[in-house]
Amino acid sequence: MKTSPYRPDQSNLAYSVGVTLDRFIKLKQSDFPFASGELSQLLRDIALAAKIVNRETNRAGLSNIGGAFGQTNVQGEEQQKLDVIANIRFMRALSKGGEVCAIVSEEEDEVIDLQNNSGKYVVAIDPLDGSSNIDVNISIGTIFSIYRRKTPVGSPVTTADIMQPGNQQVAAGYVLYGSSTMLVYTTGFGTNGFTYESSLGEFFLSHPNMQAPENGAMYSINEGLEYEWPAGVQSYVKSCKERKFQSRYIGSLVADFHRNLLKGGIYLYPATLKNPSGKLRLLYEANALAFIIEQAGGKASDGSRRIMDIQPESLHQRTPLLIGSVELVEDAEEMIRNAESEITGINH
Ligand SMILES: O=P(O)(O)OC[C@H]1O[C@](O)(COP(=O)(O)O)[C@@H](O)[C@@H]1O
Ligand SMILES: [Mg+2]
Ligand SMILES: [Mg+2]
Repeated sequence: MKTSPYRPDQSNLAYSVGVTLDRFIKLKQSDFPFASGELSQLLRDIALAAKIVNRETNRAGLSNIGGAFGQTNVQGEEQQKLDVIANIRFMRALSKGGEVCAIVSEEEDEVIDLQNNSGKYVVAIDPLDGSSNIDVNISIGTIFSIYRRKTPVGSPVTTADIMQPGNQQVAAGYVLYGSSTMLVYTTGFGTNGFTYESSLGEFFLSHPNMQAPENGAMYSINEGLEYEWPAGVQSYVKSCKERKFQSRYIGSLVADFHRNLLKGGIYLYPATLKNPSGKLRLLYEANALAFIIEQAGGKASDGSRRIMDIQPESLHQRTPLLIGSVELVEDAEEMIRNAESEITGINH
């Protein structure tokens, strides 16, 4: 019996391009034998909030959306109006859904305890990534990490629920608000990308089972801080130039990460004099992207340690970040190690 060209291969239906996010989430639920649908619903809630924030970012040029909000956040950074709008939108979606018991947000000083003891999940979120690019119409994003709480459902939320290392994530993702809007996420069974079709209000699978090229010839780093970098990073970037690598830096972590995920490359934000522990935040920037890149065959470290094995100690703690193609990250780690042993005279 001839199979109809219109009936995609049932065994791999989830991965056929054009599947909606909703359908993909449903089909992939079978990856979790004891799934009860709460994580699926949480992913849908995040996708809904992303659609609303997407609409707001498209209007960022209009006066009432663009520009500074006139307050600073706990990191001492001036908040942009869109930082605050995105934070409110995601907070609402996460608290309304009912699956979440606590939220950690870049824009909130403390943990938001939703007093929802039936909530199984903890979410750490960077509602708007790349804030310095909002008003100049360059790609920006949202980054999120999802953990299952450690304490029993029904009991009050504790530090143990919040301060979990990245290797405890059950899901992580980002939204890229760029020339097209994409949602890329993992639940530990590979990394998949969905493109938003705004006229239909749907995310469609466009990048099934994403694989980061093992190698590449592209590096992303803020060269303006060159004189503040550790010696190992200076020698690594010098070697990239000697090997005629392309330098690409957008200044929005999500956008730089996404390009390197697709094309092969490495993004580095090392320790600097201004930020001796690096600039990027472990809980709601580095951990999520580390989970995604590892599920796509890439690597993420702080120069020596696997990002996802770092035990968090504070909510907004920062970390140096090297992330991207596995061979490039290992290359950089080796040069950093060698430079350090030259300085200390101790061989690692
Ligand atoms: O301007 P710099 O020092 O290069 O830093 C740029 C980095 O800072 C960030 O903007 C920090 O993220 P937020 O915009 O969410 O605060 C990253 O997106 C970006 O990669
Ligand atoms: Mg950010
Ligand atoms: Mg941000």
